Amino acid sequence: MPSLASSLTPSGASTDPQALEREAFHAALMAKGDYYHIHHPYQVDMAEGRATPAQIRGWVANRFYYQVMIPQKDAALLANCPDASARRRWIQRLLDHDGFGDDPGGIEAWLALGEAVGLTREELWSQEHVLPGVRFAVDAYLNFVRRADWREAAISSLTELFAPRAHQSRLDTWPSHYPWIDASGYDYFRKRLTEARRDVEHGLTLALDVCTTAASQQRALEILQFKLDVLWSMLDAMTLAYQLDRPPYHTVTDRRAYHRGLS
Ligand SMILES: O=C(O)c1cc(C(=O)O)c2c(n1)C(=O)C(=O)c1cc(C(=O)O)[nH]c1-2
Repeated sequence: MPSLASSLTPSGASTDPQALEREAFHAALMAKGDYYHIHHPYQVDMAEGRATPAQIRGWVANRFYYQVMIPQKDAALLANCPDASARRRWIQRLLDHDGFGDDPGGIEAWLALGEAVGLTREELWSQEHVLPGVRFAVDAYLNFVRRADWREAAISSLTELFAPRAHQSRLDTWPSHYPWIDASGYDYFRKRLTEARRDVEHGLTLALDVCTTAASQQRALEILQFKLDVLWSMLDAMTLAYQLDRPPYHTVTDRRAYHRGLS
């Protein structure tokens, strides 16, 4: 499969009769929502009130690894992006997560969510709960973005097309299912509702503008599937550990023997 860069026409205008029209390509991207992690049984159980406190805590602690890697991923994209106007827009994502001025940022909001579900900040920062499968999936995302053409990297963020639904569902269902969670923890999900919508507008326009050949459109759909696989695989690892009681090495030890990341 050729890379996106090699299948782009210089002007972005297509002369490829096999290419989908802009609306049809948009629809093909949206159809990938069928594979979004909101449909994973672990998320379904959380949304329908069947998750135990340990399962919620496991999810929050493991997702923290994704949260802290997102700004590094966006910094990698910026480092590979020669287009100043695109960088000006993209840099907002870093500020959203790391904070800027009076806004303490998304990582801080996720730490508050951690405390609201009964985890300590130290526990989250230590990454002691981060399962190897989650770490490998998130690292695969970061490593893809480090090496990819920046437009391909931007396309890999397009799972965010479907994220507002996930955040809204948590805001709608968690307070009644899990009254033990402190309501102050929900700010992250509220914050992302607007940020994600703004981000995907940019990412989606870019994808529709640059993918005007059949090859580049196919490549974009594969990149989006790769990212869906990242999210789904994270939940598979959590399912084994927290639902099926089979964390890594469970046959040989009760300890968390797995590595905490090699620096
Ligand atoms: O909770 C979720 O379901 C969810 C999913 C995703 C996603 O689809 O990758 C992101 C987020 N949340 C999120 O909060 C976030 O900041 C974010 C950034 C990105 C990205 O790929 O750049 N995805 C996501």
